[in-house]
Amino acid sequence: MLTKQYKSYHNYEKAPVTSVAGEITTGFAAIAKKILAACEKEKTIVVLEAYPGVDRADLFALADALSPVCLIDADFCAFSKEKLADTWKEELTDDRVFGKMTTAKLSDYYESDAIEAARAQLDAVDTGVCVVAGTGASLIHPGDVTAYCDLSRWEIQLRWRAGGTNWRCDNPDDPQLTKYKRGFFIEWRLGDRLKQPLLKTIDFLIDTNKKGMPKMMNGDDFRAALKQIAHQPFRTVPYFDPGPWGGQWMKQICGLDQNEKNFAWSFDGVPEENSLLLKNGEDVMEIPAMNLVLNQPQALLGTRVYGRFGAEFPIRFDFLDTMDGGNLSLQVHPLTEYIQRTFGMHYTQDESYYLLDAEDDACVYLGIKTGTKPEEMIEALKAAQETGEPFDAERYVNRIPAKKHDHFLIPAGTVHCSGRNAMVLEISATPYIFTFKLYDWGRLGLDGRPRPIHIEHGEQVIQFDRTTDWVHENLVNAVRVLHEDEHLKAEHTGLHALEFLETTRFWFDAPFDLERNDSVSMLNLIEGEAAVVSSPTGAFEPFTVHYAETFIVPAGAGAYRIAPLHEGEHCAVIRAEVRG
Ligand SMILES: O=P(O)(O)OC[C@H]1O[C@](O)(CO)[C@@H](O)[C@@H]1O
Repeated sequence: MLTKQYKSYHNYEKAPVTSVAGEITTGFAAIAKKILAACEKEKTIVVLEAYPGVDRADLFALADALSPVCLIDADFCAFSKEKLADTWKEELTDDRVFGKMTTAKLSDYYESDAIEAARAQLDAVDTGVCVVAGTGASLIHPGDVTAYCDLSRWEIQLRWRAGGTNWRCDNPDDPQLTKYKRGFFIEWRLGDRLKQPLLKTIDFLIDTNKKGMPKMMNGDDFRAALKQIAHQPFRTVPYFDPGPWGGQWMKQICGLDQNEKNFAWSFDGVPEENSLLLKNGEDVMEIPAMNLVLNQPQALLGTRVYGRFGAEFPIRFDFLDTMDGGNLSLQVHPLTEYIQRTFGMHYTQDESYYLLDAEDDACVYLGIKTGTKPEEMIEALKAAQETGEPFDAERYVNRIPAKKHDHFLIPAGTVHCSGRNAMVLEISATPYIFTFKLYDWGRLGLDGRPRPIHIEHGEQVIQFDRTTDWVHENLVNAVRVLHEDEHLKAEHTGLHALEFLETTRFWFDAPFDLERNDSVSMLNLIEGEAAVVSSPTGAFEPFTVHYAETFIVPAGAGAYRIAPLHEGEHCAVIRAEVRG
């Protein structure tokens, strides 16, 4: 059977880079040489701090390249694997997906006598280079020279899939969900909390995303690069992943591996998970985009948004591709109170679906059908779960036809899912794993197991008063025209008043200017081949975006102008900001 061809410009950039001034050094030997050149004292302590998940072979190859007179493995000062597993029981829970967000810091999990012993070992050395390496190295000593060995979250996930383990854990065969839970609720939080102050002072930042091929930039250049990015438009590096309901659209439009059966998700605009590529000449290094959030929160987010969320990026753009695929699970997200009380999250997973493309039969399931009896629907869901018999979704949930450029708003508590044959640009609050699946259409996950269903959570948050008329009036194309002239139409498309994001769609065939609202802007070119984002005051270099690419304009970039790349081309962008 021939796969349908979708209209494509073949210009989606899968590996967007940002040019920066800092020199990039590649390979263990060259990196060691640079670090050693910074060791000015007769006795120098080099700290190689490592994000949880950095490959230990890489880390110690680097430590060895420094020919240390004394080498301390920081991981040995941490709690034993057994003690950690026991200590984290409450955060890890027995659930397949959900843990509880830790409020701890990494130093809570180190043995003070082991740290004292390590310090005594360092004190005993009179001359030469001593290296303290590993996660928590900077807890043992602040370092005369400090390098931070970093790793992106996507690479960590790929390593887990290939049999890698969590930090201080022997779990190569654990399901990916189990590894992810420990990463998401504990390791990444501890890692980021330790990293944030270090980013201000480290002498070097080392990218360890490619095993055996570390790359390094010196600390001042690295901080200058982050500052630069916080004042200009940029893109994060998207990643794409297959799924049980995945489709064929991204494969063509984003130029992905044609041999993959499907692609379901793409995170293109989730700084918490995506990376940045820094380029200097021919050299490129990868860093977690979270570094930018941690180091430049105010310039990136704006004072108002930073004041409200802290160093967290609250907006998420991602793709859900069901073109020639299947329905997403019928699902609901927790209300704010529920996510705070149950999972320790600050704010909840409010969502919206913007239809980038759709087949004639596309639909979105949204809200409860008027007249539904809550107990009856929950009983039917539970029965489907227990017996494997189908759940009659259309009896209880509104099935609403969906077409290109429709925008469906999904405040938490609203039962929903995209049906098949839709290409969704999800414009949502950042939390992304708090999905209570109610029904998964009787199919299995890619691992051959049924995916986790959480009716017992779902039934506590479903808003049964979001019925048919209310949904149509409030959640489907709630579009308000803000401005219209010959070359520009600006429309407010959402989100619902219960959600903290504001979305505006701009149709244009000539340049137009956007004022700022002290909020970071996240945008996507939803129509047209390409557009150019520029600064009316020349504050940054013009930046070209292509069809379907998500891009970020930091608050620090100031006012910006968007123009079609090809004069007169009919284009559109959708912009999300935090409501003022
Ligand atoms: O649970 P499914 O069927 O995979 O649905 C798609 C997923 O994508 C999200 O919209 C974003 O990650 C979640 O809400 C949801 O889990």
